[in-house]
Amino acid sequence: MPNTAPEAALIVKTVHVAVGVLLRAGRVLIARRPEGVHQGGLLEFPGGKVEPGETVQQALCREVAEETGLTVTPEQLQPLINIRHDYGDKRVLLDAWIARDVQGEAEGREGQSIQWLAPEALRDEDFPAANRPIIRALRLPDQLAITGDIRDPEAGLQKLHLALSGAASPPLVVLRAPALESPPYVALALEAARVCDRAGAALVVHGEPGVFDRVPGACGVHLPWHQAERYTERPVPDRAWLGVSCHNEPQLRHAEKLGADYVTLGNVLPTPSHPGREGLGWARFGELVAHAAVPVYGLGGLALAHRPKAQAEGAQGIAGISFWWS
Ligand SMILES: Nc1nc2c([nH]c(=O)n2[C@@H]2O[C@H](COP(=O)(O)OP(=O)(O)OP(=O)(O)O)[C@@H](O)[C@H]2O)c(=O)[nH]1
Repeated sequence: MPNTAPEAALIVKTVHVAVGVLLRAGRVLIARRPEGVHQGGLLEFPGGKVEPGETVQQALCREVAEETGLTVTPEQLQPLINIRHDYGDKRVLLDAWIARDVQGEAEGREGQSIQWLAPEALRDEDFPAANRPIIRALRLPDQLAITGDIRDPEAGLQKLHLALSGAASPPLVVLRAPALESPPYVALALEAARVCDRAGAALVVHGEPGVFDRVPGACGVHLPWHQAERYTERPVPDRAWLGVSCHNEPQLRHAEKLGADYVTLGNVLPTPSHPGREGLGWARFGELVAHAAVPVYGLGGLALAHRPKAQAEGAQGIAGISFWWS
């Protein structure tokens, strides 16, 4: 007997969509959705609905072959990000996976135009709205380097210079110096941005959002949770990376609401910097990441060797101090 209860009409099924971020020589494969379909005319990553009985990886390999003629195997795929999005007329779960070093020539087998584009060339407004975090995930590195707590700016700058010339030199650096008042912090950050730039790295300032405007060389701002919780909307312009420190599920939801471009989540494992705090553990970390519509860096108790594990749990990568700052 059909369910005629009024609430039945309100249950909208979410469409599970397998999405492929296919990379070759640093470029990503992008197609244009045909006119007349959902979100038609916009750009997209190859992919499509997961059919009954298929795993998401199988669905993705099938869709990629149908749409582009490329062969991608489930073993090549690594989870990138899951995004739940309500378009009003349709709810989707974009289950995005990344494949690096894809071989072969791609062709638009369904008549769609396709091209390999540099991640920096992707503009949010050319894609369906749900794709924003995928584009962020594609541009962000897999390591986020956080400086130790800098108290003496002169010594801190020297240490930064040294750390950046080390083997584990990371591309994105968060300048953490909570003990400094605002004017000395800004002076330090102006100089640190130059040091990073010379080393081919980019600097994210740490603290309250207003610091970003005072450090023209910075590419973003990272909000500690006690700052993030004071805001109800994105406190910095779109051109800035916005990062938020999160420790649990409600904080993740808040960071998403702010339009964070990435979050750190932890501590994942026990860490000497927070004695007595147990850590989320990999299983809980993975659950939280699976429901986060924002790239997540695992933080706390992690070494460089944990990066593959964090990524296998769907994280963007790892963040931390000890792996690059000694
Ligand atoms: N393939 C793909 N779909 C996306 C992206 N972003 C996004 O919001 N979607 C949405 O995900 C849904 C999946 O769409 P699809 O039409 O490609 O799936 P499909 O090939 O199985 O479709 P069909 O069998 O109905 O023709 C659409 O509602 C689409 O708007 C994206 O980057 N790639």
